[in-house]
Amino acid sequence: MKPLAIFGGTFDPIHIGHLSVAWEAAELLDAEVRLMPASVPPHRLPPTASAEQRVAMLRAALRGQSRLTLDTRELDRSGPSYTIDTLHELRKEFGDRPLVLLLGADAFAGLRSWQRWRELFDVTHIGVINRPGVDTCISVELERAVAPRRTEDLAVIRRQPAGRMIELVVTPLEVSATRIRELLAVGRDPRYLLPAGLFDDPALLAPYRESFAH
Ligand SMILES: Nc1ncnc2c1ncn2[C@@H]1O[C@H](COP(=O)(O)OP(=O)(O)OP(=O)(O)O)[C@@H](O)[C@H]1O
Ligand SMILES: O=C(O)c1ccc[n+]([C@@H]2O[C@H](COP(=O)([O-])O)[C@@H](O)[C@H]2O)c1
Repeated sequence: MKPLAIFGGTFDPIHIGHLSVAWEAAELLDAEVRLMPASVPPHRLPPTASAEQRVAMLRAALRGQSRLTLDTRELDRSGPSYTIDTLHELRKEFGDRPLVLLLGADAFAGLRSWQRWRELFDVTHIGVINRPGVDTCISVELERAVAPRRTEDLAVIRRQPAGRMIELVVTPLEVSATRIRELLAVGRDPRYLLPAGLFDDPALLAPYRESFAH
């Protein structure tokens, strides 16, 4: 069955790294990929842009194609956006359809600090995407926990609803939202690190430029 892949993030702001890896993951898995902005991302400082501003940027970025879609369900919940709660909700909605949680290798490396992380495999597969320029070392404990779940076979992901881990090898792009925020904050214009749609309306990038203006 065609999997549904979920790519959660803060998206503060969405950048070409997110879009490119999500697109390649969609092709590799032959899946619909939903970008899912966290309302209150766990384990990090509050984002610079509000949830509404981040969603407006996502909408502008995704315009003109249909393979990558937007899912705003985490914005309807209060409190931290724990992924396990979201996945349980999706599992109820999608029955036995394979679900794949897409994580950059840096996010995967931190998995053991997530809320009820072991339970994730009850409801989803995990697709780990390579990412250059960040710490992607995984602990012995995490490797031990995921080793029996590893597969390189995409057919296994399509056959089972959940429970496996697959590494998805995509074109490496050393782009981060942190770097983009830094550039915008000092008045630079990182035009080709951001999707073109973000430049259509000057209000979209205003939250990051404000520190420059004051
Ligand atoms: N260039 C990239 N290549 C692969 N994965 C990425 C890339 N950028 C972000 N990701 C992944 O996208 C997901 C959401 O990331 P997030 O929105 O925090 O972006 P970020 O660029 O890491 O932001 P920040 O610099 O603010 O931490 C995470 O799983 C992260 O690992
Ligand atoms: O559920 C958790 O405990 C948890 C802890 C850290 C991160 N996450 C999710 O991981 C995704 C990427 O997070 P981030 O901080 O790299 O943007 C995003 O969807 C977060 O909600 C989830």
